[in-house]
Amino acid sequence: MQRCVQPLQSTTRIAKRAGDDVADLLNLSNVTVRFGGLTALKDISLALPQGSALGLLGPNGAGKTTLFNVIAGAVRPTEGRVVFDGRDITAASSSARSGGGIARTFQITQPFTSLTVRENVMVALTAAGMAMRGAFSAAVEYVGFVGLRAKIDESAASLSTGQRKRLELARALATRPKLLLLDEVTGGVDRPSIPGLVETIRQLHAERDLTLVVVEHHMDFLKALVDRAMFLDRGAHVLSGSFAEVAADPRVRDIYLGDPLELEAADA
Ligand SMILES: Nc1ncnc2c1ncn2[C@@H]1O[C@H](COP(=O)(O)OP(=O)(O)OP(=O)(O)O)[C@@H](O)[C@H]1O
Repeated sequence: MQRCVQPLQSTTRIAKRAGDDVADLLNLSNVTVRFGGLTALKDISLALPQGSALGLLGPNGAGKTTLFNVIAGAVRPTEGRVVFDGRDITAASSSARSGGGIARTFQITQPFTSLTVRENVMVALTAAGMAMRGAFSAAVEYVGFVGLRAKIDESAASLSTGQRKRLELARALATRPKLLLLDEVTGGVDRPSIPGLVETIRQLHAERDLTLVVVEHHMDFLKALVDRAMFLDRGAHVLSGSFAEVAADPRVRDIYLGDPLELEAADA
């Protein structure tokens, strides 16, 4: 495990735990994304071992969502390669990646509001190949795991923002992912509900050996979820290392300044 903050342009290796020798689940090699004249990602390399948890940090426009899109298949890199679970998936579609074990949640949730909570999860289960009858009962496990058991037969339209985030998590889990990309999972969630949501994700990571990549504005919640972090700015890899090392860097502190509680938490 590399202990020091890594220099620009190196491959970021995200160790699971010190001394672990774990195969990489995801490898990005020299990924560049251009949208016309704008370079959203510049020569990003990343190696993510099975079971690790990485936080992506950076100011608005840094390229965090674009990196998620590259991993999930919504954006094709202009240059570079993406390898997942030993296979080159650079040209694979989003649905092929979903079937192969990559799931994501979105900053803005997208449930089927005309369906119930159970039916929303059933859609994900059947898309992953389960028969309708099996999906009806299997949905209970996923809905229960995210704490929505009492709402299982209610319309998704009736859910609060926090409950919708939980439903989205259940739908992502129903695809049985190896890698879960979480985009601002606490965004729009009422503050008292956040610790429970974070604890649910933490358990998933610990108990199911789920590999996580997390974009999260709140440093204290991010700290609870990830062990390593990577800081991007204007599409470039600026630094990466342990969460504590990255959070302590003045460039990161400048960006996330404004909530003293968050910085205290990062310091702790
Ligand atoms: N489809 C697109 N077409 C053109 N430009 C895009 C597209 N998607 C992203 N960009 C641009 O790429 C850059 C990186 O955007 P991205 O959304 O990845 O940043 P981000 O770090 O996720 O920002 P935020 O924290 O505001 O969500 C920005 O300048 C953005 O305007």
